Amino acid sequence: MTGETYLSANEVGKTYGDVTALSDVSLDVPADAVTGLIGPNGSGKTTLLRVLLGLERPTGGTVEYGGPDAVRRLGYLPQRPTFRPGFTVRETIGFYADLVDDDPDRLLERVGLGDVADRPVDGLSGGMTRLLGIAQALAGDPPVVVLDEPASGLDPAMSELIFDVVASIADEGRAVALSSHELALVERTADRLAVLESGAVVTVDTPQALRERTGGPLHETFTSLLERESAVVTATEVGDA
Ligand SMILES: Nc1ncnc2c1ncn2[C@@H]1O[C@H](COP(=O)(O)OP(=O)(O)OP(=O)(O)O)[C@@H](O)[C@H]1O
Repeated sequence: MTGETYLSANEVGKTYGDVTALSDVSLDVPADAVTGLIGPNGSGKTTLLRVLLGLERPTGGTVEYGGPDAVRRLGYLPQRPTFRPGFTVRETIGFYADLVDDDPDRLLERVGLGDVADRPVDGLSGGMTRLLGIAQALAGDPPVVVLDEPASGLDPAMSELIFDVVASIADEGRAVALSSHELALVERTADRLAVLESGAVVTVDTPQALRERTGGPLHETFTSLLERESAVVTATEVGDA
């Protein structure tokens, strides 16, 4: 980690009508590191990532880019990447590569999809679609890459592969921010973890420091957070019935 901050949220708030999605959130996203956002469903992870990307305007506070000049500053893998059917993998990535004068084959090789370049995108597995989404996020070599739940819905081996690719993206010097419920993989991959609850950042620290503070594997601590959240949902559903 070089410690240089490429992107920062400063006292950011975001409301949707009377729903407070984010409240007074400050977070740095440093270069050469993976910053992981974890927290229960609805705690504000996606909203924070979208505010950091400039896709959502915060209702308070600011977001600052402090990275190097680049054709494309920010790359983004959305939670459910979708590609227009009827095109091959190479044609699809070619579309995005052309926008920023990049080489489609370099992008496909980077994520290990070189061998399926001629397949139709609608025939890809969920994991391959995610890898294609990462290739798209890397087009133009952005200094910051943001990934929203990059491994959700994937089998354990594919999840591990995706997280290995994510780690290698940061090792190339980029600032990477991601959200995930794959706690064991996040714990292994992230250099820093921000824990969100009810739209606020509860704590930011290295996985090791959090482990020392909580006295056990992170996933046990955070699973109890997640379990509490699903208990609330279940109680609401029962109450509504
Ligand atoms: N466009 C929107 N309109 C209204 N409320 C929204 C909108 N987007 C998000 N919210 C609300 O903001 C809160 C935070 O949502 P967000 O999707 O950021 O959480 P999350 O931590 O990413 O959840 P998950 O883990 O389920 O993906 C939730 O209460 C959600 O219902």
